[in-house]
Amino acid sequence: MEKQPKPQLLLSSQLSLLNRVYEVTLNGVFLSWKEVETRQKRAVGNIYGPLKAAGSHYVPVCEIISVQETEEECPSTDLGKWQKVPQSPVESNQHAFTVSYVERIQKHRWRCSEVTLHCTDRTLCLQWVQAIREQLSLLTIRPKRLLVYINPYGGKHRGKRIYEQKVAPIFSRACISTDVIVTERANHARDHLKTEAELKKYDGVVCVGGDGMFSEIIHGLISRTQCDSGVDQNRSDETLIPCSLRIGIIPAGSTDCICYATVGSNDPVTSALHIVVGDSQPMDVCSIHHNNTFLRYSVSLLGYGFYGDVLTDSERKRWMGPARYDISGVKTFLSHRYYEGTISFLPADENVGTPRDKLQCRSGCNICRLPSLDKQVSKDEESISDTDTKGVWQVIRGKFLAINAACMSCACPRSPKGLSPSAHLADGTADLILVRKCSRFDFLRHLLRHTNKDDQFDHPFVEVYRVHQFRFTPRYEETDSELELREAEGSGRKRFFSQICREHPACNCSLVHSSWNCDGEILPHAAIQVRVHCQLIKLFARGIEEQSVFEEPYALNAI
Ligand SMILES: CCCCCCCCCCCCC/C=C/[C@@H](O)[C@H](COP(=O)(O)O)NC(=O)CCCCCCCCCCCCCCC
Ligand SMILES: Nc1ncnc2c1ncn2[C@@H]1O[C@H](COP(=O)(O)OP(=O)(O)O)[C@@H](O)[C@H]1O
Ligand SMILES: [Ca+2]
Repeated sequence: MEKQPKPQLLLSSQLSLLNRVYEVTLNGVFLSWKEVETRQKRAVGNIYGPLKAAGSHYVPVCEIISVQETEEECPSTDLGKWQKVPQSPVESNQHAFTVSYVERIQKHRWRCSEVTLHCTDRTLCLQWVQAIREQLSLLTIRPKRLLVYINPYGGKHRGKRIYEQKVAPIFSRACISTDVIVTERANHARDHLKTEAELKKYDGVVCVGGDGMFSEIIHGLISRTQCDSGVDQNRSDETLIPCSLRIGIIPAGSTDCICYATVGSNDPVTSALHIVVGDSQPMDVCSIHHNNTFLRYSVSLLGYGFYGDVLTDSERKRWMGPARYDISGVKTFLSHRYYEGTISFLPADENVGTPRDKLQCRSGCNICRLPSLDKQVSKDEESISDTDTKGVWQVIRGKFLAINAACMSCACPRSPKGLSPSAHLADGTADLILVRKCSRFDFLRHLLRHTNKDDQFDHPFVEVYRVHQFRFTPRYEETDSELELREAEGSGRKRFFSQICREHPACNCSLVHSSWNCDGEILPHAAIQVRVHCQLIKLFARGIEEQSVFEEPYALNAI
């Protein structure tokens, strides 16, 4: 193995911390401090936190949030209380600087930690502050100015409080300036982004809310980007232009699956810190069309049947907050409706992995980093030759309890591994999951597997495909030729029945249509065409970090 050159040493001094002397070093990669003592103690205690090796602490420069000269606390003479006083070079130990940095705690969560190092004189203290600030100024990927939208009614209505108490102090410590808009109605953020916002002023957009609020932000940003570039969103075969602004999500919604699946937790402080350090995670987006009309974009769940019905029912129970999904979930489960229709899809090449492999998308994922050759599908799908096995559309007809498309895992607190645990954030594909009509007991077994380690696809009534595009036509909208085909299969009487059911949706027979749940919004059409657009947007995230990053020190030989 080639030996990496050691990063250049920038500054090294003996400074004190909690009355002990430390050798403190700064190079272009790490800030480190190591106790200067003859008997070196092994670091004990919390295994998370700054990287520790035998009494040494290492903080990567890219995880330093800020550095500032510390105001020492001294007793005030007249009030007898402790007060903050400005630095004065009276006593050597009063010169100190504080470094705030990212500390990893359990379950992929990050915290803002601090270390205060005391110097013998002010010149040295300022030298340290300046040297660290210089290193931070080299991190040009960090945002300086953000546009923040808060949905005050998302989740448990705590968006505003979460932002003010947990997020704003972190942004101000990191010297990030913000323009904050508290939304006054649904689609306020979308419309503002689409037509009014002066996007050039910002390095990113932050949304405080749930998946529905995030959906508003991407609709605003993607539409604006296409409009500015003259791309017609109504054409399903258009190549869309990727958005340049990154999006941050501060979770304050009911499911928060986009945040959870890209960060590994739904914790506002963790998300704020990913924004501060300037992370960037590309993400696929599905476009949904009906004939030649653009309907919506989706990044998480696009679900017909079960999840569509859960959403439709839950909208009437919004006042319940996040619990509405569980109540509507049980109700929908008990109603056990199935829907008939035709799915056609364009499968992805297997070199992007399969939904049933165990290769999960993690930070720095190789599958997402190296785009596969078949990601850019032919514009004219009809021209795809039947002899080309990669480009052949497949058709499946049947009765389904659920048809789900997941552009990413859809991991969330309700289902920590998600609807499709091996789906990738940025590979240009979606996983299409078909749950055929089965007994209530079997469907329950399938649902339960979303909450444990068992494979939810390992059932004879579940099929899963990795796709670039798909189409769905509910049975009642099938063309005459499709119906004739079926009648020839021996179900002639049903055609008559389907027409009756259209007028009597309450009859609960299998021919009534469901709705699509598109990232928590109800779609007005059942017949849709879906296409995955590879890496159309970018998030302030890095994908879920491997557990080892949290539990073991980095390879310290790079230091
Ligand atoms: C028996 C327990 C079964 C638990 C099954 C849990 C599966 C959960 C998969 C969740 C995938 C979530 C995908 C994300 C969707 C979100 O974009 C979207 C919008 O989020 P927002 O409100 O934050 O804006 N959220 C949703 O559409 C919510 C979907 C939640 C579905 C919960 C279903 C609960 C089912 C319970 C069935 C219980 C049967 C019990 C029988 C005795
Ligand atoms: N000020 C507002 N008043 C009412 N609805 C809003 C407002 N701002 C956003 N919304 C809408 O609220 C819905 C739910 O928002 P979201 O933040 O996803 O919360 P939840 O996760 O609880 O569904 C979204 O459809 C969004 O468009
Ligand atoms: Ca994907």
